Amino acid sequence: MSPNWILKLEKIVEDLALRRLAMKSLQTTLIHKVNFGRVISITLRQPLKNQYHWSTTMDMNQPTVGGLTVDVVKGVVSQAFLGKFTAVFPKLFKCQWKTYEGQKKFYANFSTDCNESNMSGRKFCVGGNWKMNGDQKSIADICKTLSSAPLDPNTEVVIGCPAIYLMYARNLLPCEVGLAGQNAYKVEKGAFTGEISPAMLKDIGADWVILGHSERRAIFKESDELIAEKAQHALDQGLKVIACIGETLEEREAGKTNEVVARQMCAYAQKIKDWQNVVVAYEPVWAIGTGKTATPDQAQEVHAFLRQWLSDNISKDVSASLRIQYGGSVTAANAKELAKKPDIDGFLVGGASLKPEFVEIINARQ
Ligand SMILES: O=C[C@H](O)COP(=O)(O)O
Repeated sequence: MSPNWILKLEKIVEDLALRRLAMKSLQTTLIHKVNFGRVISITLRQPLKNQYHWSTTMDMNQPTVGGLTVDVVKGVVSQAFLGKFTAVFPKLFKCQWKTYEGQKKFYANFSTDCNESNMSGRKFCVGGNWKMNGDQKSIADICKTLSSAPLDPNTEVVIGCPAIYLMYARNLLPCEVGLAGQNAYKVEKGAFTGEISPAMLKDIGADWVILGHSERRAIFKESDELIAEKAQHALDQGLKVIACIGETLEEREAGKTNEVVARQMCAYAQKIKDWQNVVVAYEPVWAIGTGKTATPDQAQEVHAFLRQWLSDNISKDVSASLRIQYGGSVTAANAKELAKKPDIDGFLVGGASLKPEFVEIINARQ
């Protein structure tokens, strides 16, 4: 039998589900059971307007929710319906489940430090780049998986969706998951048939854009300079940028890996004035879609080089705070080992982001 307070919360969630029928702008309630506890996630969403989300892991043995009583939760939920929802529950706490052998007991430690698992202070960031894949049905399936799975609150998740499905995906993804365009041009509007602009991405609810992907460089012949111009314009327009770099197999075999990534970084650095909203994705081209992942040591070596390059050429602060993702055949099977490396701050995932295993990749630091 569930404790009384859980029943109360279930009632709130049930109410939300009922009201949702009447108030179509508010979406989504869900409850999941996880291994040893219970994650309750309540999402109140007004698509494309203000989005509010609250979720936490709850200790079955405690009458509070991460230090917040059921009444507080209730209060916030009811305020939301009055249109007075001003409090966004911050991800202030993190729950660590520990098992003590023989006692069969689990303890929840709540912390105000979101990045406890990452001594660098850089929040782990996992991007799913769907590339030119998906249709309404398969996108709905992936979004359902992401909505119903317990995602590590200490990991920032961004989905790079084909442009035509961006709005569709925005309305189906959990609102704490960011949304990225896979490309955007370097000006706001004009006679550029077939292009989309950062302003358009922002307008439909995307907050990120992936730029400089090796497929855009190789197939669409985008130069370092054009990519950097696009990056600065996207930043000027208020988007966050995943700035891709990486060497080809030929370049690696010629011992030119560092030279190539430094050249690509230099081009970005000539345009980008503020790196705060930039994540760099190091993606060795030979590892993309090939099943040949860089070993954790190979990846770490380049990430450490990039960190040093940032320190020497931008600033120590940017070097310490900028997140560098690894991309190239990341799967649930190799993500945990890669994630242990000190300069790997996340992943940019292609193929595996279309599969349920993406959840395990997101949770690789757990
Ligand atoms: O943007 C993602 C990368 O191109 C990696 O793709 P992949 O995981 O299919 O190798």
